[in-house]
Amino acid sequence: MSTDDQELTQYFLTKRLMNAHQGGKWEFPGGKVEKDESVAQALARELKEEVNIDVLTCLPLTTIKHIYVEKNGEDKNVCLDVFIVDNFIGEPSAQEGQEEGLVFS
Ligand SMILES: Nc1nc2c([nH]c(=O)n2[C@H]2C[C@H](O)[C@@H](COP(=O)(O)OP(=O)(O)OP(=O)(O)O)O2)c(=O)[nH]1
Repeated sequence: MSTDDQELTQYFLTKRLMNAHQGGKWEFPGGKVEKDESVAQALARELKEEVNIDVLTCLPLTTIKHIYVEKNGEDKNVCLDVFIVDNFIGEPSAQEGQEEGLVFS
């Protein structure tokens, strides 16, 4: 999620909870697409749940496929659909006890 502030763009990140997959790492807020849900619906639902904003518009940025090798030796395949949320209602704030931070570029 990003907001343009004069010349700077701010990116809102949260730290994954320690008990989650890849716990303790910084992430862009989001989560898994549920059954019978589009990617855009999942994005809006997760951003409401995790950082309490209402998505108005978003733009697809890229798709990343990655394989994590787990401690038990198994592979975990993830496919990340990355969106820029350029228009939203509310002030993002972490709702699930995650640490939060802004990155400027
Ligand atoms: N949200 C998010 N997930 C990421 C990023 N990078 C990355 O590798 N992932 C991985 C970690 C997880 O394996 C997966 C997202 O799943 P999640 O555990 O957040 O999904 P969820 O909130 O729906 O969780 P649950 O239903 O399993 O509790 O994508 C990122 O920047 N943001």
